[in-house]
Amino acid sequence: MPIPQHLPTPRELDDLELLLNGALAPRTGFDPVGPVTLALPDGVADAARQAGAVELTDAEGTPLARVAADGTVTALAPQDARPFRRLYRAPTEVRTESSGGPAYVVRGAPTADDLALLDGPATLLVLCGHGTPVGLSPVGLLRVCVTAVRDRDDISVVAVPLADHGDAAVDEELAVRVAGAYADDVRALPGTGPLTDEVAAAVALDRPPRDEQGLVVLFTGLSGSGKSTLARALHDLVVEDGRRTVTSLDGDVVRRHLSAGLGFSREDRETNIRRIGWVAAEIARHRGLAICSPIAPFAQTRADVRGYVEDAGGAYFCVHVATPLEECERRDRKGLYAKARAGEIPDFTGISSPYEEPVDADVRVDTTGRSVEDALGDVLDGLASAGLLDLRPHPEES
Ligand SMILES: Nc1ncnc2c1ncn2[C@@H]1O[C@H](COP(=O)(O)OS(=O)(=O)O)[C@@H](OP(=O)(O)O)[C@H]1O
Ligand SMILES: Nc1ncnc2c1ncn2[C@@H]1O[C@H](COP(=O)(O)OP(=O)(O)O)[C@@H](O)[C@H]1O
Repeated sequence: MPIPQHLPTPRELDDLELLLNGALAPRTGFDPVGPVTLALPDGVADAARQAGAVELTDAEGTPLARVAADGTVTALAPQDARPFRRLYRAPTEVRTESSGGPAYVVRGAPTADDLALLDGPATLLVLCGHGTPVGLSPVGLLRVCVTAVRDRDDISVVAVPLADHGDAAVDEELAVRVAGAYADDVRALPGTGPLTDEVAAAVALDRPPRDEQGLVVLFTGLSGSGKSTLARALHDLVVEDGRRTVTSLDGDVVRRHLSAGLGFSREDRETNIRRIGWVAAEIARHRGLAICSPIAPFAQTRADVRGYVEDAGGAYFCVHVATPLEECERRDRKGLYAKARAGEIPDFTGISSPYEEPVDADVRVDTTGRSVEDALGDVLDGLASAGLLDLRPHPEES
């Protein structure tokens, strides 16, 4: 029975690294119940039970570790391709090489007061796991810390990939345990006062102003609700405005190219939306603007898209085009509802396949009885008040 392979989540990959480098000692493996857990999809879990182990890989498929049935991990290869790799050192290494002095736990940009406190040899234990840094990306926090102590030979920066496990108390307890593996004298920085100019510039590099951030606008709603019409109108306004580049990822169009061959089963729809989300997130990474207009009927898949975009440093803006089914069916532009009612199209959203209404939409717009300009106005107002994009007409133009 071959050992199955699995790509863990970013949080699990961070936990794996800490398990392997000894920072979570005496833990040597994943726990069956929180916080350091490993969730395997059903198929992989079955195969792992039969084979007695599972191999965890990185995104490129390189096996990183083998996990035995009891959760114990054995290293196969280091996670070595990443920015600031040199800063990711094991606790034993840090203890051996330490030039003395306390270790300070860092979760956010060090202030001028923090830096003034470092008056002798010291180590910055930078908690840069997935979701942990405050107001910065993991790599952004490392860049900020390296910048902050650039002229200080007596300060060493250590990257500690402790991820956010979604419970502040649990994460605090883990942070204490993990920091204690690296040093005996662990302290907190006060975090008070302003940033130095140099640190502020490094923060700005990682966190551009909202209106310069990458942006993904996702229009979601039933077929015929008005997603494509509104998305197209928004697209055209962005092009007319000229300040930003824009890519349109329309549901029908994506299905002819990126998702050609996929159907409308739950699984295929999830694949379709994740592909759209992945491409949109890459666009956002480069501070571009992506306008997506698939039905995107499932809450979890939309949440995944939000995650991809935010991990790429972009802003996610969800527009629920909440035109009721009756109105969509009355419009029936493509004659699909009639066919779905006649049983000629299976799994049709709203008829024979579910649509999970978003509870996290930034704008909800029912287009019934409204002009496109009017409905689009709601979207423009929402984008502008979120500070993301102001395309509202100037008073003299309206
Ligand atoms: N079974 C079924 N259910 C829903 N829609 C169907 C189906 N079969 C074909 N179509 C046409 O495909 C368009 C929806 O594709 P999407 O990629 O947006 O759907 S999904 O997000 O993957 O659920 C949708 O386009 P829009 O009307 O623009 O939404 C339909 O024209
Ligand atoms: N206020 C409105 N906003 C968007 N579409 C509208 C509006 N009023 C009427 N419509 C019509 O509804 C239909 C929506 O179709 P479409 O944009 O292709 O929807 P979807 O992409 O959600 O399937 C179009 O024929 C459009 O002209």
